[in-house]
Amino acid sequence: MEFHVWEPVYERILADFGFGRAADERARDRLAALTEPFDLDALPAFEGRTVAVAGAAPTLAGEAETAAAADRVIAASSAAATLRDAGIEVDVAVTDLDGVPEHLAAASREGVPVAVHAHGDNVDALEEWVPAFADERLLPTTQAAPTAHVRNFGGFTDGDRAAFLADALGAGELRFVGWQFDDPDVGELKARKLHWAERLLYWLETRRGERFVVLDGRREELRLPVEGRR
Ligand SMILES: Nc1ncnc2c1ncn2[C@@H]1O[C@H](COP(=O)(O)OP(=O)(O)OP(=O)(O)O)[C@@H](O)[C@H]1O
Ligand SMILES: Nc1nc2c(c(=O)[nH]1)N=C(CO)CN2
Ligand SMILES: [Mg+2]
Repeated sequence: MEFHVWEPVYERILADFGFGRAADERARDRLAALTEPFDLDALPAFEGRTVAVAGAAPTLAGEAETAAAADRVIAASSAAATLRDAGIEVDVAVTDLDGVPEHLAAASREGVPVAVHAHGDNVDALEEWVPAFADERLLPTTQAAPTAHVRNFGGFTDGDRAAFLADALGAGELRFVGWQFDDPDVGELKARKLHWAERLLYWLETRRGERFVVLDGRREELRLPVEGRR
């Protein structure tokens, strides 16, 4: 996604959480310094493929079969471990390194490409964990303006960023597994992040002209300033 399209939404997110843009930019620049350019052609082909986008909700283990039936699987953070435990191969993982970084670092060394995201609150995790990943399988991302080899495909939480990445790679149908927007067991901050994930998926389905089943019954409440509209 071009940054000028993402930027108004990004500004809304920053304002909602009180996050600073300069801190995101510093994190992005640190990630650039810690990593090598990633060749997108090294990813498995997503063009036209049915892609399972796996979130880390507790419901994921029960939906693993749906993921297995997709052509490609893209997993948010700990969803990668859950799927691997269920015997399902993950094609790409997406993380901000807060959940199970050791698992994802090991997965990258074993061949799984991992999109590692820099933001103002994970610089320590970047410093600690980036060196444990295989250089050639680490795809660096930012939510701020892309610079150097750090990319911005759009999206905020690990799960919706996974969906935006699949979209950028030309995915056909997206199928969501392991998503539970009304999870009663998440804390207040996480619930607010999940609400943004939901709004961002609504925006993505609108842009794609697709209906995500996971949003059925929820669209009425989802409003987002899209491309400059408020
Ligand atoms: N009920 C749920 N609980 C947790 N994650 C969910 C749920 N439903 C969907 N998801 C998606 O799965 C992803 C799981 O990743 P993770 O738990 O690391 O969250 P995150 O986005 O990194 O947020 P944070 O790290 O701040 O908690 C979330 O980003 C979210 O997009
Ligand atoms: N600055 C900042 N950015 C984020 C954060 C966060 O906690 N702080 N959490 C995210 C979802 O994991 C994504 N982006
Ligand atoms: Mg995370």
